[in-house]
Amino acid sequence: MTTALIATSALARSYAMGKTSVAALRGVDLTVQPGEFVALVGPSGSGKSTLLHLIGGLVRPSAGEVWVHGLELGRSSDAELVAYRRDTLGFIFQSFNLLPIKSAWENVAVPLMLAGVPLATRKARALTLLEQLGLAARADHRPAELSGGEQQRVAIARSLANRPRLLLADEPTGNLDSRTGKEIMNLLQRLVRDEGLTMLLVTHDMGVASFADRIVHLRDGMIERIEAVGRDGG
Ligand SMILES: Nc1ncnc2c1ncn2[C@@H]1O[C@H](COP(=O)(O)OP(=O)(O)OP(=O)(O)O)[C@@H](O)[C@H]1O
Repeated sequence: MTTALIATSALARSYAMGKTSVAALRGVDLTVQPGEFVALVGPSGSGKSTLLHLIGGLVRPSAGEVWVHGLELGRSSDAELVAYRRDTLGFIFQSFNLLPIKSAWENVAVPLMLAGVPLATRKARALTLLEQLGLAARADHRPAELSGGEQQRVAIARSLANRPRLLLADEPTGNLDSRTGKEIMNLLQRLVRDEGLTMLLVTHDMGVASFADRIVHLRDGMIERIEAVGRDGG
């Protein structure tokens, strides 16, 4: 048996709302193996983003445990969580979140800058990643000079800069037309397969979810069912 990369146990999270509290997640047991591509789907408010944020070390559990890469995030210090996010994770967002005044390669190099990598090394790594994603000719362009699909590819290159084990994606195709969204999903699927990455992706779109190996259906803060898609799916 391989060691799971992610293992949650009775994982719960509530939010205080005045005098009451909202249970966003109500006891989730989920295991993800290295190299898996897992999609989280479910109705609005079912807890998808909360689960992604718990696994991303951005939100702390109210109860239960969340283990990623040997670290129990609920018991980790703030400094350990900062190091965990920097060294283990890559984040991809719906709105790309690129810095508008920086060029494509500078955006890709941001995580390396935060990790203290020298300029020449981070520029070389950024250019290699942009080339892998078919954007070599766009390295000096600013985000506003790029199409939506190109901007998301720059954001994907940025998410890969620190050689993460786990990619966390929140509606990565939500701002793209369906054809460009499909191209981005093909790219992410290829990255997981070829680079041995693990990916957890939140979406409300079953077409997007079908690129995953497994689809976790959430409802009312709990797992309703888990669907195996298989490697030929999508
Ligand atoms: N910071 C917060 N403060 C208060 N309530 C919150 C907070 N974040 C989430 N919630 C509540 O927790 C529940 C789950 O929210 P979550 O964002 O995880 O759902 P989701 O499935 O990602 O929804 P969507 O598809 O609409 O993004 C919802 O009822 C939401 O209103």
